[in-house]
Amino acid sequence: MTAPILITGAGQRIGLAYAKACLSRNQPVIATYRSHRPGIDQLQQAGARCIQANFGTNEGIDRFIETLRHETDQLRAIIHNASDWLPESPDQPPEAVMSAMMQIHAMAPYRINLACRDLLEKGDSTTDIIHMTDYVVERGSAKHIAYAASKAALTNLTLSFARLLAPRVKVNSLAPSLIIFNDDDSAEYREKTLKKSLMGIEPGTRVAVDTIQFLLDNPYITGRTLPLDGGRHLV
Ligand SMILES: NC(=O)C1=CN([C@@H]2O[C@H](COP(=O)(O)OP(=O)(O)OC[C@H]3O[C@@H](n4cnc5c(N)ncnc54)[C@H](OP(=O)(O)O)[C@@H]3O)[C@@H](O)[C@H]2O)C=CC1
Ligand SMILES: Nc1nc2c(c(=O)[nH]1)N=C([C@H](O)[C@@H](O)CO)CN2
Repeated sequence: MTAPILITGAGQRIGLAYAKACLSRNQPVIATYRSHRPGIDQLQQAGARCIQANFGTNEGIDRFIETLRHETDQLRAIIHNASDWLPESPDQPPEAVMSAMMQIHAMAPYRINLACRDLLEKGDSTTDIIHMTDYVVERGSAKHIAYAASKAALTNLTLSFARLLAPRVKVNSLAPSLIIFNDDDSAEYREKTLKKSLMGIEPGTRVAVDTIQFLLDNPYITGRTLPLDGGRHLV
């Protein structure tokens, strides 16, 4: 029996795309979702086990861990994909934005990795943790300061967990820039954003799906961040 891959925030977009790719090749999936979106119905119909979880509080994280451990005693991989892209805003006190960003991007992966280490170490084969970070870790962001700092924290967790869990578990980050726009992104924002990379395209979720799978299939990469940014660093 193949151990399942845990994908957090799999109700839409990149997480949903990777979950569907796994299921299409009979790789079992445990998907978490905060809001019940149509993608969750699609995953359930395709055989995924879906767990509703809000990682916004430590109680929510711990409730999820308890549920997960009743669902499985082994994991092939954990893909920490769940994320909120919160900008600084006059409507939110800065401390609330920083707290929310650190909670979802650092505290949740930290607590889940520590609590699920034995599930990853159960089998005979090497297993994986993937942290979805962001290109902005390299450059910062004037409009998403707390978001960028929290993704930098997640990037450092990659280094520490790679040290802690080797050689049984590989731990890597994937640092995208634009992968897929949001439906409410304006034409002006889209045009401006496309100019920020050398490739100048919105690649879509496939590039993230393929890169995640590349990391899982590679036995010799750990403690690394793979950029997925269309050459944005050279613009
Ligand atoms: N899309 C892109 O172009 C880029 C993406 N990335 C990173 O790649 C990853 C995937 O991106 P994308 O698919 O756009 O992600 P989304 O913005 O679609 O977020 C994925 C899911 O995370 C869930 N989530 C948010 N907060 C919480 C929480 N507190 N508890 C549980 N779940 C939560 C959301 O649930 P709900 O449906 O309820 O909102 C959402 O469905 C993210 O880590 C992102 O930061 C990095 C750079 C570019
Ligand atoms: N959780 C999310 N994080 C990010 C998103 C997103 O939609 N959800 N989008 C981006 C942008 O595409 C950015 O990379 C380019 O403007 C960044 N992070």
